[in-house]
Amino acid sequence: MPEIIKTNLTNGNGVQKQRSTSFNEEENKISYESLQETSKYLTDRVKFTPKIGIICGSGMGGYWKAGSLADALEDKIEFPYEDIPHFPRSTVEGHVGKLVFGHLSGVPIVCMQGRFHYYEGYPLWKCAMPVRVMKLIGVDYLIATNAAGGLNPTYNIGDIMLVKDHINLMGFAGNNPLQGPNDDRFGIRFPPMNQAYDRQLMKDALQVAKDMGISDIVHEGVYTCLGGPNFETVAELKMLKMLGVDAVGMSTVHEVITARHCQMTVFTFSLITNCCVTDYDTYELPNHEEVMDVGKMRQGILKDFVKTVVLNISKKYVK
Ligand SMILES: O=P(O)(O)O[C@@H]1C[C@H](O)[C@@H](CO)O1
Ligand SMILES: Nc1nc2[nH]cnc2c(=O)[nH]1
Repeated sequence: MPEIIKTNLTNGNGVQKQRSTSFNEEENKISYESLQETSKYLTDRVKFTPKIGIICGSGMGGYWKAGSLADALEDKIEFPYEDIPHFPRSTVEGHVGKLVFGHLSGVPIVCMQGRFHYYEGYPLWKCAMPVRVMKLIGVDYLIATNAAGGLNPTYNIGDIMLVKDHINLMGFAGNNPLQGPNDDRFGIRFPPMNQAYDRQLMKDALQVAKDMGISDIVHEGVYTCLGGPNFETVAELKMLKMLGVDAVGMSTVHEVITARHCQMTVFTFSLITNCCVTDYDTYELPNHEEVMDVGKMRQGILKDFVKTVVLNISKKYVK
């Protein structure tokens, strides 16, 4: 039996939260059958089947407030993560910790208000396990959003970067959510990743941006995820820039890998919440408060953008 330890955690505001972690998380990997239990718990309580799942990035999960995306959700059914069997807990400020089912512009969706990060102490497979739960519920299209630092010098704070590709740096170091025995019921042992981000959904989203008159703030770029929780050094950022990275964050890549493993179609965007500092004479310090403030500032645009992308997917692709 793995040893269970109690960990005291802070949520970024100095608030203590307590979480139980298994000493050997890998041995404790959640089985297909356990995830079926999770999915059954949810489908027993929700009378519609969402085909589209959304993951809200830092500061973007404030979708529950007036004028927000969650505000636009109808027939909402909310599940705090602590009530869902086998689900991890959110410990980060700006990640509410609820799975919300509802209708967006009449389209049934499920939305994660709060995701799980490696730096919270969860292994990558656990950070990404809600994606598999979504798949078992019936979700075929994943919209993953995140907050990220802009490395591309043409990006400004508040811009939106449609993710056209990623560099799995943690994977380079041998850390991958698909590590361990493969369960063929989810997907194949060696999934390809060259079509990770659906080209057609990106083209459609660019058209949505054009129709909204926001093309000037929307880009296509390459995202990478680092383990965090610290932001990057100048030397690290210079290296990432040389590698061709346009925006850097602490999430999403493992979710996308897990989603593609189980044949979900993926659309992802980053909200650029800060411009990465790549010289030693700039004294600005990136911080989580700014990340959340920019999420709040862009809440209205993101709501309209996501609503239209969802409607488009539903009309054009969902069977
Ligand atoms: O959950 P995301 O990737 O949107 O959150 C980013 C990365 C860190 O969790 C946090 C840093 O402010 O924002
Ligand atoms: N790693 C990383 N994650 C972020 N999330 C928001 N901004 C940043 C950033 O500058 N670096």
